Formats: sequence, structure tokens, C-alpha cells
Amino acid sequence: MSSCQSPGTPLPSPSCHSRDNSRFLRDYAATQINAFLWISLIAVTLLLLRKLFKLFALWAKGSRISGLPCPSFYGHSKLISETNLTGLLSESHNKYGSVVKLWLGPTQLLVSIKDPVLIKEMLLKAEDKLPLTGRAFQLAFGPSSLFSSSFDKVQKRRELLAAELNGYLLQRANVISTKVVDHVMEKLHAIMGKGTLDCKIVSQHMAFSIMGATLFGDAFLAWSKASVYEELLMMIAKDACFWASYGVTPFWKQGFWRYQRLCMKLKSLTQDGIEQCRQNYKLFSHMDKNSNSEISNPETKNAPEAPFSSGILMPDNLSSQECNGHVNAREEPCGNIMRVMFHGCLTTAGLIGNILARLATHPEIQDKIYSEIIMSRKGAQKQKQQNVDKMLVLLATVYESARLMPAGPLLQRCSLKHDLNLKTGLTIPAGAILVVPVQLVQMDDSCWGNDARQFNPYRFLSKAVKGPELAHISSLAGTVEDLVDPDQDSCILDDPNHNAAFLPFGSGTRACVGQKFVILGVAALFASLLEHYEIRLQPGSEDDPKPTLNDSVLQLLPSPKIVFMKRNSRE
Ligand code: HEM
Repeated sequence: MSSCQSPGTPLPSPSCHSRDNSRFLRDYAATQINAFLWISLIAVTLLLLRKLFKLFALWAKGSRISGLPCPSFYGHSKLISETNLTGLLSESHNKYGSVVKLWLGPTQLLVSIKDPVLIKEMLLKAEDKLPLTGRAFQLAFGPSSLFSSSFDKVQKRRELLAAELNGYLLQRANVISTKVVDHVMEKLHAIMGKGTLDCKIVSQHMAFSIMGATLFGDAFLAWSKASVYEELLMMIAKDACFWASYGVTPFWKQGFWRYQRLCMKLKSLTQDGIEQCRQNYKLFSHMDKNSNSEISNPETKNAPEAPFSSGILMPDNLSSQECNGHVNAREEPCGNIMRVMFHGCLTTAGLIGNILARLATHPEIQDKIYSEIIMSRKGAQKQKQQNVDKMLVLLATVYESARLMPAGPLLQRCSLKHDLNLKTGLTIPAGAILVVPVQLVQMDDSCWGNDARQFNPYRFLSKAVKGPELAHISSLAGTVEDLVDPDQDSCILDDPNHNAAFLPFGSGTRACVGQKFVILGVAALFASLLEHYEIRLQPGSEDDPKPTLNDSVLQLLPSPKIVFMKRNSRE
């Protein structure tokens, strides 16, 4: 008799019935949990096996690429600091050729490519960037559709920005530059009264004013909070890479919260600036209805329809949340403006600073550019703006300065999902970090000749020699003496991008969209500046500064001290 049956009763009691039920439920639950645990175990094992398989593939494929032997199981990462990575890669390329590997850890393979043709191929095929820059921007300015790691996320926004920069905004580059020079010189006179000028500070003011006037309109130059904005941006730039280098956001650090407060302040100032811009835009659009466009530029006719004929990169346009055909609800409304301000100001300041320093140490080039300016003025007495297209030595100087000091020492990509097969037959395994040591490539004798390390703008000029049938071109890279007379129409400016080793703005799918705009804008700035001032090095100032990574970009340090001498008022 079962224990559930009371004596003399053929049926089990109700309490016995419920005990059976609960035992059944308990058994059932135990079976389910066991099944779940087994399935989880199998899934985790499969995942681990997949990871292990990928790791073996990385090791096997990585071992076919030559490079420095690993000092230990943990790779080279302990030996590498930001400053000596380029040195280590240089040594490695000299020893092992144009594609080399470096194990940063047991699971992290870095592949560096130095051959310009392979670089072009890789930069076209590898569309995704390393997450570091994206993370730095995300931490500082929130989620957005520019500068992210994934190409799919940024593609549409890139195209829109490029169309605006290379279309109707290009015509403003001249106008902005003249105003910026007037504005900055006013500021600098006050500083000059107290002593000499620091190249870094001057270039920072100039870059900041150009970018501000481009994004927010001319009203930015008179904005009372512009100096605070500049200061804040520079404070954020100092720490941006540091905080982004944490794998997990360091919420537990007090410094991080201080940094976040700075970012919030910048955000609220940006919104303030946008408000100014809106009011200014209303004024402009009203004026535009009454008058035709100030300047006519043939390129604008082919450019996509300009939404704001005032010629400013209207923040509303950059921050519109509808992109890629859908509303991006997570996107920070003014995130893209802060990103473009941040990237544009830092990189443009680096370029301007480098040009200032080169011109100060090369008065003969300054004289050539000055005669180009005078020539262009002769042709167009009444014209307010300069025509920089004809100032070949000036443009060549901008190219050469960009070549000698890129924004950063490396271009970085990842080939996360698929192996990357190069035409040479070499396979770069999925998961590897791909880098281009720009500094090395841009100073490589085999790409630029024996004077690769020298400042020689003439390398971008060619002499058009008219033969009996065909005009042929001979490069002018050589000494300054046998060079072009800008008075004669005998030379042409080479497109720097025809040299695959010219990479200050990157190349391929993720190249900088601001290249054309920035080259013309900076050239126009120097045309306005050199027309009225001569740049001289302060006696005793360090005349051999080195490109050094500072505030997230390469800068010439120690920063040279310069003086602006008003022309026709020399002592
Ligand atoms: C001297 C000034 C500048 C330099 C040297 C510079 C350089 C660069 C470099 C090296 C890259 C990465 C390219 C690559 O990885 O292949 C980049 C990306 C970019 N630049 Fe610039 N840049 C400058 C100014 C500007 C300006 C003024 C703008 C816009 C107004 C701009 C917009 C961008 C954008 C949107 C990207 C990101 C492209 C992407 O992630 O897909 N840049 N720039």
C-alpha cells in the first residue's frame, strides 16, 4: 500500500495528490534547468571554439607576414609607447620590407604597410576605422554619425558634408580668410605689445576663427564667448585620447567627471553659438533675396543644391537627426558640430603652425609668394579677395607643409570581419589592426627623392616644356635657384594626390572630406596675411622644432617664437 493511501481507502488522499504534483513539477523544473544548462554549456563551448579557431587562424596567417620576433608571449605592447612606435616600425620596415607585423599581445596583431601602392589598395578596401577615435568623440560629444568606426554609420553624413564643403562653401574660403586675418591680427597686436608671439597660439586662434566662421557664420568672430569656447575645446583635446583609452568607461575616476563637466559646458556653448548662427542666417537669407550671390564660382554651379546660400555650414544642417533615411534618435543634436569643430580646429592649427614656422625660416619662399600676391593684385585692382588658384608657390607651400607634418603619425583601420587579400597575394587576417606609418611614408627617400626630409615646395611644381608636338612636363624638385619665376606662365602645380605617398588627409573610402576646403582656405589666409606682414623668427628662438604628438595631433615643439613685421614699415 502506498504511503498516500489511508488504510481502508482505495483512493489517494487530496494532500497526497498535491504532493505528487509538486514532486512532478520539481522534477520537471530540474529537467528543464538541466537542459538549459546543457544548451548554455554547448553554446559557450561553441563560442569559445569559434574564438579559438579565429585565434589559430590569426596566428597561422600572421606567421606568414614577416616582422620583428616577439620578445615574449605578451608581444611588444610593454615596449611600445606612442613616441617609439614609429621608431619601432621604421626599424621593422628597414629590416623586413614594406609589410610588417608586430604582435601587441597574444591576441592582437598589428600590420603596418609602407608601400604606397599597397597603402592605396588597403585604404580603399578596409572601410572601418579603429574604434579609438570614435570612442574619444563618443565620450566627449555623445553618439553621432561622423567619425564612428563603422563606415556604414558615417557614409551618408560624410557625403553630405563633403558636398557642402566642396560646393558652395568653397567660395566662402576667400572671404572668411580675409576677415579672419583682420580679426586675428587685431587680437595679436594686443599680445605683441606684451612680447613675442608663440607659433602654436597664433595658429590656434587662426584655425579656430576659420572653423567658427565656417560653421557658425561671420557673427562668430564677434561672439563674446568665442574665447571661452576655444579654451574649453583645447582643454578637452588635452584629455580626449586618455579617457578613450580605457576599455571600460572609468566612471569611478573623479577626473573623468571633471572632463565630462567640461564637455557639457562645451555643449551648452555650442547651442548658444547655434542660436547666434540662426539669427545671423535669417539676416543673411533676407539679404540674399535682395542681392545676387557675392561671388560667382563655376564649381558651385555643378555642386548639389546649396540649402543655405549665405555660404555657412549651417549647424542645423549638420545636426539634423534625419540621416541614412531614418531618424537617429540617439544622436546628440549638436554632436557633429562639436566633432567638426574639434577635428577641424586641431588639424588646421597644426597645418597653419607648420606653415608659419617654415615661412619664418625660409624668407626666400616668402618673397616668392609675396611677388605672386602682387602679381595677382595687378590683374584685379578692384577685387577685394585674392585669387589663390594662381599662386602656385603658395599652394605648393601648403602641400609641402602638410607633407612634412601630418595630423597624426599613423592612419588606422581594422579588418575585423574578413581577411584582406592584397593584389600581391598577401593575406592580412581578419581581426588585425592595420596601420600606415604616414610620417615614414611622407619622408621616404624612395618616394620623394634624396631631399625628402627638407622643406622644398618646388617638388610640387613642374615646368611645362613645349616641344614641337607635345608639351611635356619636367619636375622642378631641385634647388631654389633654378626655379620658377611666378611672373612667367611656365610652370604648373601638380595634383599632390597623384603621388600615392602623399597622405596628410588619408586616402580611399575614409579619407578626410575637408581636404580641398582646408587647402584653399589656408592658402587664402596666408595670401591675406603675407600681403601686409612679413613673418620672422624671433632671434634666439629654437629653429629646429620636431613634430611631437600633443593635444591629440602632431605639432612642432618646442613651438617657435615669431614676429609679424608690417610691410613697408620695416626698420
Ligand atoms: C589641415 C586640416 C586637416 C587635416 C590634416 C585632416 C586630416 C584628416 C585625416 C588624416 C583623416 C583620417 C583619414 C583616414 O583615416 O584616411 C581625416 C578625417 C576626416 N576629416 Fe579631416 N583633416 C583636416 C581638416 C578637416 C576639416 C576642416 C574638416 C571638415 C570641415 C574635416 C573633416 C573630416 C572628416 C569628416 C573626417 C572623417 C572621415 C571618416 O571618418 O570617414 N577635416 N581628416
